[in-house]
This record gives sequence, structure tokens and C-alpha cells, in this order.
Amino acid sequence: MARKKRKTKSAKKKRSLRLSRQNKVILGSLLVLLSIALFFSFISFYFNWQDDQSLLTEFADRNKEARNLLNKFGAAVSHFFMFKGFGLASLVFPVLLCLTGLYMFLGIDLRGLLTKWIWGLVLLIWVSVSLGFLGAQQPLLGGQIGFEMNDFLQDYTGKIGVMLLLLFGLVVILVRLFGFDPQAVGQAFSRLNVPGMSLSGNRKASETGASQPDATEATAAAMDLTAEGEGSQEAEPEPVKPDPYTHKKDIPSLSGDSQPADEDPGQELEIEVAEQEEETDETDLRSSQLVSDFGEFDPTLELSKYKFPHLDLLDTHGASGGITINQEELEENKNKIVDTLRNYKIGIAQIKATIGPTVTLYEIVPEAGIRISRIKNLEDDIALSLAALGIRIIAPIPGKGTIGIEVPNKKPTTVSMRSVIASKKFQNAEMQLPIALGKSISNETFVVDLAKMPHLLMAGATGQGKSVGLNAILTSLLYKRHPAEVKFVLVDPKKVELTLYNKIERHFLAKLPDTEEAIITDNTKVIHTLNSLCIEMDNRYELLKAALVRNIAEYNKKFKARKLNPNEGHRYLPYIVLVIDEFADLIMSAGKEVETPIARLAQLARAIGIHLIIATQRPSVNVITGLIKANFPARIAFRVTSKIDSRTILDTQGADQLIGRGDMLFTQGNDTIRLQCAFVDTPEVAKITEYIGSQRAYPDAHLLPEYVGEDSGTGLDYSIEERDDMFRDAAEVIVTAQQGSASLIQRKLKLGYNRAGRIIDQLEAAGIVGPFEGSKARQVLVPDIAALDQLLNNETN
Ligand SMILES: Nc1ncnc2c1ncn2[C@@H]1O[C@H](COP(=O)(O)OP(=O)(O)OP(=O)(O)O)[C@@H](O)[C@H]1O
Repeated sequence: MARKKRKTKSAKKKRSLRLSRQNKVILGSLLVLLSIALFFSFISFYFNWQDDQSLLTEFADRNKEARNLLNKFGAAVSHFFMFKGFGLASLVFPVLLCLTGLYMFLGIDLRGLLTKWIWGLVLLIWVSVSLGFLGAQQPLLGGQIGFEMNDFLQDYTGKIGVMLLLLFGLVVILVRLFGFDPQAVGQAFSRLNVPGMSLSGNRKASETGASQPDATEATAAAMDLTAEGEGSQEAEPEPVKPDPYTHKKDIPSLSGDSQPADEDPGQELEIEVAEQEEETDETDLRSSQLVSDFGEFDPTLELSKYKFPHLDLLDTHGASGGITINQEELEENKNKIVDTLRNYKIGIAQIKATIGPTVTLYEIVPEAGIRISRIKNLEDDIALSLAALGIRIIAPIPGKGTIGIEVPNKKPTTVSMRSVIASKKFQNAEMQLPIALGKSISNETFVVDLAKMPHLLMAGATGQGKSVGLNAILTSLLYKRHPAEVKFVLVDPKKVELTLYNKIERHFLAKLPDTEEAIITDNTKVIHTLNSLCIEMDNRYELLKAALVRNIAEYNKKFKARKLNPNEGHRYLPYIVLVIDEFADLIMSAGKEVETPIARLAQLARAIGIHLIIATQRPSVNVITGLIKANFPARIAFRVTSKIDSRTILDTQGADQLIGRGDMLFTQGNDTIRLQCAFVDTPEVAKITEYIGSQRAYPDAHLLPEYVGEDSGTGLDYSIEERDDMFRDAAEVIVTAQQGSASLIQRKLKLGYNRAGRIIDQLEAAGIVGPFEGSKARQVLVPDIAALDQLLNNETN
């Protein structure tokens, strides 16, 4: 534990030693300017040193002036470096300082500097020792250190020894620093045909009897390969030889058109990667600094005093939570099932009952050799013998190896919302948008995550519990989520079902700017809202892209950790739940204009936290179209009147055998589960919304992006120059399809809603489509592409 702490401490220390980007720029510029100052003072010191030497002792005297370009500072510093130090070689210092400064200033990885400093110092010593030979006559050339080192070496190796040592140093410098290879010199000589300098290759060629010109050609070809794509004969042939020490450098390039070594893209890439790493390091550093200063971003801070609704606002509806078991009824039903089956010569090996709130499930294991389909066919006969509605046979129960017969209880128990909200399962649910739908057949609370669904379709005949179901979903979310975390967009064409939620407008609802009521009851407003949600979706995707994350949960996590800068448009993203209470009404009056944005939202909105809940009492195929169905894998079916309706909702029958009053089938793609929906009455919803609504709220409802509808484009005086770049493509799409709708352009050309709307206006101005006609698509006034071409040509002429 202690070690861990120490580790994190040292890690913190390490991190805090690193310079921030701004500090690097400041320090970098200082170093560059200092190097310039040093350079000029060294140069001018070389010419004025004798005049200035007397001044060095009178440094404090302000009346004395040095001849050095940087006055007394220049004279003193240069005296230290050049006279006392390394002489002319001291010029290496300003060069190295300038390089370091530039690296810092331009944000290049500093690790590359180390080798430059090492070689710089080697050069410094080599030059100053070499010039130390002349120290007696010209003390400034090698400086005192150069002279002394030279003298010291001479004492042991003599003048010649020092010269040889220096010569060796020169070879090392030339080979390692400048990549010099004597072979290249040899090859250059051979190309010039210097007598007596022929290469071994040539010699070999002549030995094997090949003619001289052939051999020269071969060498030239070999050189071409190494000439790194320049292809010219004059190009200096690059030696292809691995480094004898590291075996890394000078690895011959395979392709002829590779870059020269100093423009190696790999190196550039390395620098880029290093820069990126540095950048992310820096943002990490900044964000952890911010987090340690202010703590994580808390989206709930604005309404920090917000109190979640408490359980007492909900009713028990007379249920104690458990189910009263009527043993007699149980026995009776069991016997009846066994008898009926026996009448049809179906023996039963085992029977077991599970009691749920509304139905009891009898699981039977038939004797060996009995066909399942025979039992399935007896559904009506069993129903008759039990004299009960809503018997459903599940043969076999998936994953259990038994056959299930669901028989409604004579006295169904109401599942109160209170009991499901109070359940441990819901209270401890680690979900983004937990919904307590009700209880399963085995009396377990059923909780699902709306964020995982990711959209929900609810259908059922009128009066079977749809509105109660919607309220149960909304209540679940109100009990679990803070106003900052989730926003509802409520569409209520029936105008009465969701009005209660008006009270929580400034807490939980989202609306279009400049609208009074947050709950939408008007169809044109619905279209605007849906399109506005599409814009919000596109905006959110942009934000996610910029933040390099894949979904809203990761995005918000990053935002809370202060890794995303609000100045760059980043913001905490609340989940948005769109609830449409009566979808049939909407799709009948607005058709495609509603269907297209809903399908688009359903297809794409899952990752960015927009979830759709659509309810309808008319589960027919023209309401729940294929396009809608394909995008709503999670479906709830309340009781319907026909098998066909059940198929339309669930793709399977069963919903027609439900008993109503919140009895429902839920599917999330594969299995169908029978549930009893939790019951929450209108007065309870009123109490909850009242409780929330009486608390401090945001100044306004959550505002959705503005949507400029097709109908609002009144200024139709677009000139030809003002037209959108995609105008012609859009015109062709519209004329080919003979359908003047912005959503078509949007889909075919992959444009945003605003842009497609503008193009439609331009098309109207150009006389290609007719005026806006409400929910119907605009009339296309041009019959075919040829006519369109003619129209546009006439325009330009
Ligand atoms: N989960 C439930 N538990 C007990 N009773 C329920 C449940 N759900 C609905 N009911 C009963 O059914 C009645 C009708 O429910 P609800 O208003 O939800 O139906 P609906 O499908 O929305 O009807 P409509 O389509 O006409 O609005 C309720 O008033 C209530 O008495």
C-alpha cells in the first residue's frame, strides 16, 4: 500500500517536472535569442578582445564601454568561453543552444537533441585541441583549455602522437557524424577512370573474361539501384552498407523511388507520433490538474439540491407485494389440465406450477414419445376445459425442456409501481437508463436498460395498458435519473395523456427554441422536432468524433474527467428520450416526413444517447412499417384483438391471448417474455411531477437545435451564383425520382437537413419543383433529365 503511494507520488513528481507547452515556447524563444546574443558577442570578441580585456576588471564602472557588440556582457561572457575556454570552437555553444531553443519552440521531441549535444561537445574538444597547437601565437583560436589539453597530451605522446590522435578523432567524426565512407571516394575515382584505382568488381570481371564495357555497365547499374531514385548518372552513389556498430542505419532501400535518408518518412512519422503523444500527455496532465483542483465535472451541480422523488408518492394499490396463492385454484387447474390431456391420450410425467401476479405457469413434462405439436394443437380444448381466457401454450419453453401452459389467475394481483421501484433489483441497477417494466411470471421484478434496447415499440389495442406502460417507463427514469442526465421529448397527439409532465418542463423536458409548450401536440411541430433531433444527432456525432470516443457513456466520462474543453464546443450530453404516444395518428397525417427522420434516428441514434419510445393502438402494417420495425428490436405488445396484429408487433402470435390490463409480452430480439406491467395511476404521476416541479429548476426547458423547415423558406430569390454546389445533383435526383422532397435529397446525397431544405428552396426558385404542400411531397415540374438539361442550359445562356 505504502509502496503504491510512494510510486504514485514519484510518478506525480516526474510528471510535474515536465514542461508545459507554453513554458516550452517561452524557454525555447529565450534560448534562441540567447544563442544569437552569444554568437554576435563571440564574433565581435574575436576582433576586439584585446581592446576589451582591460575592461573586464572594471565591470561595474558604468562610464566604461566595451567595443563588443553586446558591450560588457558580451566581452565578459566571450572572455569566459573563448579566452578561458575553448577558443573559436566555442561557437558550437550558440549553435547547440539555438537548436535546443528551436526544438522547444516548435514542439519537436527533445530526445533527438541528446546526440546533437554529444557530437557538438566532441567537435568542440577536437577543434579546440587541434587549434591548441597555435595557442602560443594565437591564444584565442584554441582557448586556454584547448591549449592546456594539447600541451598535456604532448607531454605524453609528443607532437606527432597528438596529431595522430587528432587524425583518428577526425576519422571517427567523419564516419559516425557525417556518414563518410571511403568506398564512395574509391567509386568516384573509378568513375573518373583514374588509372590504378579500378575497383575489385572490375578486376573480377576482367578475370572472368567479361569485356570491360560490360563490367562498367554492371557497376553503373548497381550504382543506379543505390542512387535512390534520382536516376541520374551524375548522382553521388550512396554506399549500401549496414552500420558496423548498430546495423541499423544505411539499410539499403528496396524500392528505387524511396526518399533520401534525411527525408525519411518514418522519421517524420516518428516525430509526428511523438508530438501526438506529447499532446495527449499534455491534455492528460492538464485534465488531471483540473480534476485535482476542482474535482470531476459534476453535471448535477446547477441543481445540486435536487431531491429525487420518494417512494411515498406511490400507492401500494392494495397489494402487499407478495401474491396470495389460492391452493384450491391451483389444484383444480392442475387436475383439469391433466384430465384434458389424458382425454387425448397424452400422458404426463411431471407437472409443476409457478405463480405469477396475473397468470400461473404450469410446466409439464409429457411422457416419452409424445409429439409436442399435439399438445400445442389442444390450446383451445384446454382453454375450454379451464373455462378461462388468455391461455397460452409455450411448447417447448426455450432452454427448459418443458411445455408451459399459462393460465390466468382468477384474482390477479396488481403489480404496483411502488413495489417494483422499491425492489433491490431496480434500486441497485447499474444501468444508464433503467426501466422497471413490471414483474415476470415467476414474480420477479423485471428491469431493463433503455440505453441497451435501444428503442422501444409499444403497441396494443385501446384500453389494454399502453398509457400506464408509458407512465411506468417515465416514472422509472424520474426515480433514477437527475434532471441533468436525461431529457424527454414528449409527443402527445391525443393531447391529454402526457399533459401532467408539463410541470417538470424546466427539469426534464426538451423543446424547440421559440415554442411555448414543451409537450408537442401539433403534427407540423412533430416534424420540426424530429428533424431537430436529427440535427442534434449529427452534432453529437461530431462531438464524439472530435473526442475520439465511440458512445455517449465514454464521452460523458471523458467530459467529467475534464479531458474535453468546453471552449471547443464540448458539453455534458444528457440522454434524450423521445416518447410518441400515438404514432398511428402521426404517420397517417404526415407519412414519410415522419417516418424518414424516425427511421434515421432509430438507425443511428443509439451511440449518442437518443432513444425512441413509440406507442400505438393501431398495430397495422401501414403504421408499423417494415422500416420502423427493422429499427425497433425491442417491442412490447399489450393485448391485441387478432393474431395478425400480434404478428405485426412481435413477428409471432401470442399477444392476442393476453388478458389485458397491463398483461404484456416483451421481446428484445429473440425470446418473448410475458410480464405484468407495473401499475402507476394518474394521481401518482401527478404527485411525482408536482414534487419535482416544486423544486428549483433550470431557467428553461432543454433547448434542441433550431430547425428551419422547408415551409419557412420564403425568400425564393436565389441567384444562380448563390446555388448550392450540389444543386445540379439534387435536381437530377428529384427529376429522376419525380418526387420533390428534401428528405430524398438528404438521403441520396447524404446531406444535412438544413442544406437539403435550402436546395429544395433553390429548386423551387428555379422552377424545378412546385411550392410546399404540407405533408405531401412537392410536385416536380420537370418531366425528365433532358428537359432539366435544357432548362439549366437556357438559364446560363
Ligand atoms: N399494469 C396494469 N395493472 C392494472 N391495471 C391496469 C394496468 N394497465 C392498465 N390497467 C387498467 O387498464 C386501464 C386502461 O389503461 P390505459 O389507459 O393504459 O390503456 P391504453 O392502452 O393507454 O388505452 P388508450 O389507448 O385508450 O389510451 C387503466 O385505467 C387501468 O385500470
